[in-house]
Amino acid sequence: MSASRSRFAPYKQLPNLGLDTSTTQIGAIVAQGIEMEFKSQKRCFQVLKGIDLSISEGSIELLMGPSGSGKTTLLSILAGLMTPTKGKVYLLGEDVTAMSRAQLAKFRQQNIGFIFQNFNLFPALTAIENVEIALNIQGVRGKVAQEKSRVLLEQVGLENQANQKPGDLSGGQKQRVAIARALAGNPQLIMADEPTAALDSRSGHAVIELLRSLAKEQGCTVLMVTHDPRIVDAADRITYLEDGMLKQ
Ligand SMILES: Nc1ncnc2c1ncn2[C@@H]1O[C@H](COP(=O)(O)OP(=O)(O)OP(=O)(O)O)[C@@H](O)[C@H]1O
Repeated sequence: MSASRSRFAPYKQLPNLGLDTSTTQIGAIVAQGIEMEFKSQKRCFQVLKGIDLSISEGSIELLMGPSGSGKTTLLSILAGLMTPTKGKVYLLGEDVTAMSRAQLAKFRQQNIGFIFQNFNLFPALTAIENVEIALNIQGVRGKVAQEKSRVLLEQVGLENQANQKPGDLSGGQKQRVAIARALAGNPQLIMADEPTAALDSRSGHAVIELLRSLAKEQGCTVLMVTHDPRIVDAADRITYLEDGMLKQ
């Protein structure tokens, strides 16, 4: 873990975790008693059935399990994109389940980088413009945004592809642009949903190595939903979800 990036909020906001804060590293991502129900007209479907989880700062954690076990739902809750029916989520020491929508949006923007299976790039924009737009949303504009985008593309090994559009890039390169964009806000947390699913073995490994170096060199905490057995070795820990519960 890189000490330089650590800027956890004071732990005073974590009153009931039952952990000894003097001796225990409290996670960058902590879930307490998470339950999630989806209601339709006729029935109520409980997708998550009491999840307790703590993920250490600077670690790379995989969330695996059968299709329909609730992985994406849990990731969405841990990323503050969805409110659980019950339970608490603490990110970087802050109770995000107690935040208003506006506070949550600001927190996500300042602290979380998202990466998706299908890259979610703007096809009409070049690689560098795709990164710049994320900086613009952060309030960084003009030459400063351009220069920062260039540095971010360099960081993911795409300095020579800056002016190419997504249609001219390979799957692995597109995912690297998406990672550069996710890094635009200098996030401490990276949440990824199946980031290697659309990639061949070589590109998949390269993307995972990149995420691993971000975790190890910059102290980012990376949480990744995946079915991909090829990336298991890169993880610090694998959490298995089955039928809405963690499998020990
Ligand atoms: N908004 C929703 N409304 C109703 N049911 C939902 C909703 N979102 C997810 N579900 C249901 O919750 C269950 C878990 O879905 P989820 O996408 O979290 O599983 P998953 O483990 O990520 O699956 P996969 O590996 O196939 O992506 C599924 O049965 C799904 O149909």
